[in-house]
Amino acid sequence: MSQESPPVQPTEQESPSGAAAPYPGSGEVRTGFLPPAPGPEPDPNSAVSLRGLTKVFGIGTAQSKIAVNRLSLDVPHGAFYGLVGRNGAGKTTALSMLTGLLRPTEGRATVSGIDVWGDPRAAKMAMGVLPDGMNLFERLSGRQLVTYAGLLRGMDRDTVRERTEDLLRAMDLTDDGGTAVQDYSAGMRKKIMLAAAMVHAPGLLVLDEPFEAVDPVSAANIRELLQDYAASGGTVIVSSHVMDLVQRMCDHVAVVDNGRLLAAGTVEQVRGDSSLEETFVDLVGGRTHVGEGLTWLRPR
Ligand SMILES: Nc1ncnc2c1ncn2[C@@H]1O[C@H](COP(=O)(O)OP(=O)(O)OP(=O)(O)O)[C@@H](O)[C@H]1O
Repeated sequence: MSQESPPVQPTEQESPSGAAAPYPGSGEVRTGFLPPAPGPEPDPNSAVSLRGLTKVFGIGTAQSKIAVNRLSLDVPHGAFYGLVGRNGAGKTTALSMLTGLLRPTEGRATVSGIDVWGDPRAAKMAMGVLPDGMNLFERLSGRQLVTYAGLLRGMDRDTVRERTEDLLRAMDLTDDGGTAVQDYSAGMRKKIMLAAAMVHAPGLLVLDEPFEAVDPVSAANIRELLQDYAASGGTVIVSSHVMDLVQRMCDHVAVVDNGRLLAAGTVEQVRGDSSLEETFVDLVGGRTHVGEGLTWLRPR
């Protein structure tokens, strides 16, 4: 926990367990499935353990924003975990704190018992990360980029060469392996970053919107690859807006809104008898029948 950060003030949304939170103005209590409140310390037996993870942007300014608010969550080893939430819910911010890219205002994150901010080097060796909108080394070719990622992790050249070709094939990028990354399409960039995240065979993959802009054939290949990885004991965390995809692909899901955890558990626990999409809309609310208001948009 950082020394200089001020405590985050509880708001009227806060409930002691975080389980059922009255929403300001609605007078309504929304309940989602939440596991029993975890202990104060991160769980060393979980693949990922978050305790009170909080990020406040612009502390002390008029624009101060609590992007992630006391997020506590345990991700078991071998889980394929979906993190879902509306635009601006705090997914990228939470994942950035978990992966050592953004320092938390408060709280802790551990990966297989390693404190991400206490021992960032060891934690980063244990995971592969697909960040959202990260700059790439644009002048490297796709093949060079994956090779660089492997060498950076201290792998020997022969293994890196072999795995790079395997990954290029899996991502359907073999023919474009020699092309500079700056000339890749959005989907190709996503795939080459995914390959770079996987080359050192980490025990945990943290992937922010991995399927965004990826074509359906490549997406199916990547999905299969990730499912095999999870079946063999690897842990995957993916953020996504696509509920149908999360329902089909993931075995666990966490729903966040306004930086808070609304529900978490197995997909079956969270969705109950409804689809995940229905559960999600029910939990986060906010459906606006906006079409009714935009009368000027209707063609005559
Ligand atoms: N660097 C920043 N400075 C100030 N506010 C920020 C910053 N980064 C994010 N935010 C704010 O924090 C909140 C959470 O943003 P975040 O990017 O984590 O959401 P998200 O769930 O990943 O959204 P999306 O699904 O649209 O990618 C938003 O209100 C956003 O405007």
